[in-house]
Amino acid sequence: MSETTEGCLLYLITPDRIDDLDDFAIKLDEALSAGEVACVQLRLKGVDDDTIIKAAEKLMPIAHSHDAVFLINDRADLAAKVDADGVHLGQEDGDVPSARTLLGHGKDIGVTCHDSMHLAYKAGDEGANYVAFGAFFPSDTKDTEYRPETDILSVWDEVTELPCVAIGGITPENCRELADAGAHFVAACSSVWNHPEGPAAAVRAFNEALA
Ligand SMILES: Cc1ncc(COP(=O)(O)OP(=O)(O)O)c(N)n1
Ligand SMILES: Cc1nc(C(=O)O)sc1CCOP(=O)(O)O
Ligand SMILES: [Mg+2]
Repeated sequence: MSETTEGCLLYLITPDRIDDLDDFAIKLDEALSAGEVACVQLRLKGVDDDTIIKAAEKLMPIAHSHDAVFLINDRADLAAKVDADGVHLGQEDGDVPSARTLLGHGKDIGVTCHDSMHLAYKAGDEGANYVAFGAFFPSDTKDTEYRPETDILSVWDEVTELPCVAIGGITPENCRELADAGAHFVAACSSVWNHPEGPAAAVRAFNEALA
């Protein structure tokens, strides 16, 4: 996820359950057609590996057709299996060196760092391509334990060039403060897929807010 612009970019996270893959694929294509999206993370929960693989095979070409990076959440082995652009690892999802061995050096590995500079330094030292701080706001997608201060983004931006992602309850209305603080990407799930005017409208709204 190399940065090609100075601005903060939108990072989409899929719903953790997709009941109609064909219908969601259409929604994803519409969302990606509506504006600039740097990354799509496939974040299915409580499903078997074949379901994740099938979803990746359907959705990854759509992300690539819009020049968005396609990452798999949690599972470096499945990211390697489907030749995704990388993986996002939480603190319980395995270590960066093991994921790097599976994926190789051309792939992106992101790491959840909550509110911890220590975890972020550790992830960077181990070769992560980005770190994620959150949750900055209450999330409709998952219960969150940590609530970092916005200035962790500024401190991180001052001490390193490694990109950082902000996540957690992020909307077009609250994302600007995170971008101004130093977030390279803002990750969003429910504010996109549950937007009252649809995901494409959400992407437009994020792009306007981040311009
Ligand atoms: C960009 C980004 N940041 C954080 C997370 C959360 O990862 P994790 O802590 O492993 O929690 P789950 O997503 O697995 O519930 C993420 N997925 N993406
Ligand atoms: C997947 C995830 N991780 C978080 C963290 O704090 O690490 S918050 C979160 C949920 C993101 O979805 P929404 O944009 O709907 O809040
Ligand atoms: Mg995880």
